[in-house]
Amino acid sequence: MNNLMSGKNVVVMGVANERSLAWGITKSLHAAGANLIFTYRKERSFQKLSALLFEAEITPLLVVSCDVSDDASIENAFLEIKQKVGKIHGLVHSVAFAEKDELHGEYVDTSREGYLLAQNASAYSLVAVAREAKKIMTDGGSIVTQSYLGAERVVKNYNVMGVAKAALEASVRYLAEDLGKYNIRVNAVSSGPIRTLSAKGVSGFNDILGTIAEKAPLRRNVDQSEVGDATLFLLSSLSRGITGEVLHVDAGYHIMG
Ligand SMILES: CCCCCCc1ccc(Oc2ccc(Oc3cccc(O)n3)cc2)c(O)c1
Repeated sequence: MNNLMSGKNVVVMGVANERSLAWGITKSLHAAGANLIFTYRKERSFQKLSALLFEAEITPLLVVSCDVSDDASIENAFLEIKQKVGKIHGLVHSVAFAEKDELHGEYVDTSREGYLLAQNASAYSLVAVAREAKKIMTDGGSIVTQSYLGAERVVKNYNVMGVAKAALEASVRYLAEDLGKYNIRVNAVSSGPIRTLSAKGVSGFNDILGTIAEKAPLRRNVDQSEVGDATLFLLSSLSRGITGEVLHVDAGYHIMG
């Protein structure tokens, strides 16, 4: 598998620290021989990413700033990628945001501002990024985003992010339809709960890990490496017949009532 992604340029958005899903994905892609481009929003994330890459002896093709809530920022980032790398074959969208105070209590109390912010950062961002990525995916390619079961079913406290992820998963299907004619595939990985910096923003996160370990068919939780390998699969030619799909990497938990 160490040459599955040889010669492939892949953009990874959303490495915040060593616990990030995007960092697990990075390690899987690197092991498969991919050339990596990273985007980051916060300076802190850039510092963490730089340290992680040095420690893992991964030399990136490029590291660029990109705020996925800002169209100009996305356009500038992909212009720089086009100028310095040329074409890309894969894109990992692993970014989302909602106000912490909208991630507990009752969904009925969600503010209009909080709802739009979650949609903007977590769902529309894929549409804007896919539009720019398409322009430099001239050999075709694969786009993978990250979702969670709360998009499909009510998960207490996930609230406004659940509705944003529902929009994200529907966007995966509509983007798959639009981009298929350019041989660009669009899919999502829906992972079980994993302890990341973002997970700290969702009330009740700690309680749910225990439930998964008890009830999931595999009787355990999943980790970043399993999300990394499933995302690598969806980015690689091994999934060339798959698009518009949501692949659950959750120890089977989603099949349980
Ligand atoms: C009770 C639900 C437990 C399972 C939640 C699994 C999960 C964990 C993290 C997820 O990603 C985010 C990303 C941003 C986000 O918004 C945040 C995160 C930290 C602080 C803050 O102000 N907002 C919340 C969750 C996500 O979409 C899903």
